[in-house]
Amino acid sequence: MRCRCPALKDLFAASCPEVLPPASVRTLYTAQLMIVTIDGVAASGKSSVSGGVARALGVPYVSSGLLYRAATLLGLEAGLDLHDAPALLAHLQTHPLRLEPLAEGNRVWQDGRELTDELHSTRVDRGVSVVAVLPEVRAWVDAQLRALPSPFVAEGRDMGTNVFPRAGAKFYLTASPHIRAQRRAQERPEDVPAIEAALIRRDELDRVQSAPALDAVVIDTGPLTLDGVIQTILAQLPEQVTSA
Ligand SMILES: Nc1ncnc2c1ncn2[C@@H]1O[C@H](COP(=O)(O)OP(=O)(O)OP(=O)(O)O)[C@@H](O)[C@H]1O
Ligand SMILES: Nc1ccn([C@H]2C[C@H](O)[C@@H](COP(=O)(O)O)O2)c(=O)n1
Repeated sequence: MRCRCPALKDLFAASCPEVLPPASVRTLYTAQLMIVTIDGVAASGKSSVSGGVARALGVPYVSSGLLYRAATLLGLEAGLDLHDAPALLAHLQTHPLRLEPLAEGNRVWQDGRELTDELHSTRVDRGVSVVAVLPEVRAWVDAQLRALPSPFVAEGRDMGTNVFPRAGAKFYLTASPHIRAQRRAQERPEDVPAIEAALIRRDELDRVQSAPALDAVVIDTGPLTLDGVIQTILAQLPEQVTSA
């Protein structure tokens, strides 16, 4: 197909000037342009910030980590070896999970049972990094995320790099392990040193899939309030996202 529309020509500058991609690929590209990705290290504020940005935009946010956590919980409950990808996948096929992406908080369901409140327990925290490195489980999560209708804000580790590489805006949140542990200690029974040690361990385990996209804006949330981070992101969103 010849490229006649200047706006589309700009949009596909990488694959134009002569030929536009087929319609189905074009639809996928434009759908991704209405997605904002917010990645970052553990407890850097991804879900709180994504929720705030999503509410300001009037769209849902999608917490990809919850799907890894739910897969882990089901594996633990079934007594499976968390390294055993075929067994985990088979279990997920027979016990399908549903992510409900709402601006006020994501929920995860397995049939009629809500799993959400059980997904941030210490045992799931300990097991999830094992499950999240399994390529088969990653492919399963990615397929669920890519099936969701945009616009939305997607948070996780590889939203901007792997799952939605053509997202309209990408951000990556960081903060020192100590600051993240102090924040987490407000909501967990463990003390700051124990949480900090666990966060450092998880940073290391998640390191490979948690690199920022080359075109992501990296924000050190250490000196910022939650609202400060949200406003920093909102101020940098391009028009195609804010008018979606
Ligand atoms: N800029 C900030 N200032 C103060 N507290 C914050 C800030 N950002 C996040 N928090 C608090 O830090 C804690 C962790 O935030 P949140 O759960 O959103 O992080 P996360 O990156 O989604 O975590 P996880 O990786 O475990 O899913 C929460 O208590 C949240 O309210
Ligand atoms: N896109 C993602 C999202 C999450 N993970 C991993 C990283 C953690 O080990 C785990 C839970 O994530 P959290 O709830 O802490 O954000 O899932 C990932 O690898 N890729």
